[in-house]
Amino acid sequence: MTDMPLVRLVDDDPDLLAAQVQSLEIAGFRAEAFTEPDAALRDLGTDWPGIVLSDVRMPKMDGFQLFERIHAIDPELPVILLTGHGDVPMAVAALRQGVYDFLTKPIGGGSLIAALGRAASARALVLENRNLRRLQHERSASETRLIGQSAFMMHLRETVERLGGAEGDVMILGPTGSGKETVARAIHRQSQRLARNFVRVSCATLDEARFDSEMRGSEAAGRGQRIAGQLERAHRGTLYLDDVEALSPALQARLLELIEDKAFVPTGATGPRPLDVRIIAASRADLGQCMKDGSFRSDLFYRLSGITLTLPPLAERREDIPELFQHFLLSVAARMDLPVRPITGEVKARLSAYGWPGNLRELRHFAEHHALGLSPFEPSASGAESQGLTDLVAEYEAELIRDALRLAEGNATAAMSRLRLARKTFYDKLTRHGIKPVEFRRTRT
Ligand SMILES: Nc1ncnc2c1ncn2[C@@H]1O[C@H](COP(=O)(O)OP(=O)(O)OP(=O)(O)O)[C@@H](O)[C@H]1O
Repeated sequence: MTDMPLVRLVDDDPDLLAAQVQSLEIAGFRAEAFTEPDAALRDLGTDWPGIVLSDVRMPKMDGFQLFERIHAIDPELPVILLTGHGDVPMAVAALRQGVYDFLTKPIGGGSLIAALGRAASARALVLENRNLRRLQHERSASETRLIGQSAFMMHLRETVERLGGAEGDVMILGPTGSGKETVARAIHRQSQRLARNFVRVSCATLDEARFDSEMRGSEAAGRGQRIAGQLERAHRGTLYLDDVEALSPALQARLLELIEDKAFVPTGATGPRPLDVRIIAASRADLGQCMKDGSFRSDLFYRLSGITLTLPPLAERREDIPELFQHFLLSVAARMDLPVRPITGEVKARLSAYGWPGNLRELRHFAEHHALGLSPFEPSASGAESQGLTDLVAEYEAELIRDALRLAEGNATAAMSRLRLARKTFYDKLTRHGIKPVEFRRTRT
């Protein structure tokens, strides 16, 4: 691999080509020369890392035709055209069609190099973004895979598929760590909305004073710009309301009002527009009981629960435990580049005997411990390996803190109460691991 930018040169004049190759190589480019435009198209593709510099006037295929062929392969591959005649209308038309730049001969070396440098940076950025999008897509696809062969999981997968094809709000009930968010993401991914945002709002961290601006958006002071609210971000996508049971009575009333009124939001220049948001709400509490004791409004419950899914505790579908454990083990080994440890008899016994009150999240943490060699059932977690143990523990601790901050969307108080840590201990650990809560502020989708 080299970091030198790649330029493919196309010109029917071999002498000129040879001179250009030489001057580009001196300027730090890798240059490939072609006298035949057809040959220059060979192996161009959406992941080709270079840019093309072509003469306009050539006998078999002119520079515009070559550009059109390249544009059909990858519209974001920069093509710069060179012509001997200063033809302004032609240049303008070419730029409108998507030619990256248009230079007139004779061109000074400095301006040519500058134009090629800009095009090469643009190409590198496009490829980097595509790569990031692909990685993100792969990651979210593996994170939303629903593992398990129990009768419950088979039925759940079918239901999720059906709900993906339908519209309508969904309520997911289940104990902590039972997979509510994973199921909500799976429904989103199976639906027509998958290309749009999945916006997660943690109701436990909603602040009464900021509820309206957070949900509906606000004007940025003095600049005439709007900051989009969560509802707008979820437009044509899915709004996931986590921990709805944690809403105060006042916020329950405000949320109901907001949902009833979600038909319109202001959008600056274009005026009000209809909002199209699918809501999936989740609760760890028994909302039936909460309605009875008056802590949850029944009108809000019925508004949110067009369809209700109830996820059982892991202990009620134990047959899924071995497969889930293996899935978590392989994922953490791949993510942290660790060898996959064998599953010992002790570990198997633990898997089948323990009650898993923290459900899938606790099982995942146990698998992560095991992958790092920290499981109490791991005979070799001492002695020769003890040198690396401190680092491994620190790494694992940092991972748990990041996890808690992600769930609390950067709210440090909520994260520390999730981890049951005192404020000072929590902040000491943040400093030690270089973790900044602000980086977890809004869940990426
Ligand atoms: N069916 C499944 N297959 C594979 N992994 C799963 C499945 N369900 C949940 N998980 C994993 O288990 C962990 C906990 O799941 P999730 O966060 O969806 O639970 P939750 O019910 O929303 O938790 P909480 O109530 O604490 O918000 C996550 O790491 C998730 O990726």
